[in-house]
Amino acid sequence: MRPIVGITACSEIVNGVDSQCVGDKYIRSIAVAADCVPVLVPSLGEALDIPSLLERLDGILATGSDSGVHPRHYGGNAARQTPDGLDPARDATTLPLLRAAVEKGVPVLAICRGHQELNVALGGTLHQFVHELGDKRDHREDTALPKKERYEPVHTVHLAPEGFLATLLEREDMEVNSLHWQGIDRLASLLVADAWADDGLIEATHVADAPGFAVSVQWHPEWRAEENPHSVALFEAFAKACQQRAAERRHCSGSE
Ligand SMILES: N[C@@H](CCC(=O)NCCCC(=O)O)C(=O)O
Repeated sequence: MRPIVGITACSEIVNGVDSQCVGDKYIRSIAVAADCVPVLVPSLGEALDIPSLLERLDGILATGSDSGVHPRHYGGNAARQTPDGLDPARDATTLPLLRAAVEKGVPVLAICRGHQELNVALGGTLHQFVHELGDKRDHREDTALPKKERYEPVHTVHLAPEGFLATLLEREDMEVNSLHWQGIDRLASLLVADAWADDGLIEATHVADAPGFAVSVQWHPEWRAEENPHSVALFEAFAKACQQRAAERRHCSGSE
């Protein structure tokens, strides 16, 4: 029995209709690279029964998005964030969802916006416009390139020696893609940094002493995941944690 993984959706208007949207690459990374069953977690905010949902899921994938976490969740400047760059319904869903998943030991893999959400959900803050800081590189996608070329690697990240990623990947650094305006400023106290860009921006974290797998990356391992050995290793580690939870759930329910 394959584990069931919830994938966070964005609330968007599609052809004039309120919709829940998930990028295909996230869905396929769970179905193919992780060999799990993907299901959508809608951005319903308080209308979503998170405890009931987590009882039935073996993992959570917190996806990237063109929208950003609303600055009010981390003391940022709400006046500067354009409304089309926000998704309050997603914030109202993923922030409590990630807190509950970490607390219950439900495996979490958080990507890009998800990386930022995990930090904010656990009490950290974000830089809203990393490229304006002066001491950081521009981490935004190159809009002069065709969309598919924007997911190619563009900079190096250095892995924390003997950290989760360095141990998993058996290397000290790696090349990653970069498609983000925001970035981690103050790291949540429960998180440990696992990777940094050359400019010092935190590019990966994990929850220290978490009861389960709880990992975030600022880059996009879901992009053509099965073609990248680092991405395969990350999704396989996530899948192993989901398989363990699935076995525990079956045992607790008496179905094995
Ligand atoms: N909007 C935030 C998060 C960036 C992000 O998730 N980018 C990926 C969007 C498209 C995709 O899902 O591949 C920021 O700009 O920091």
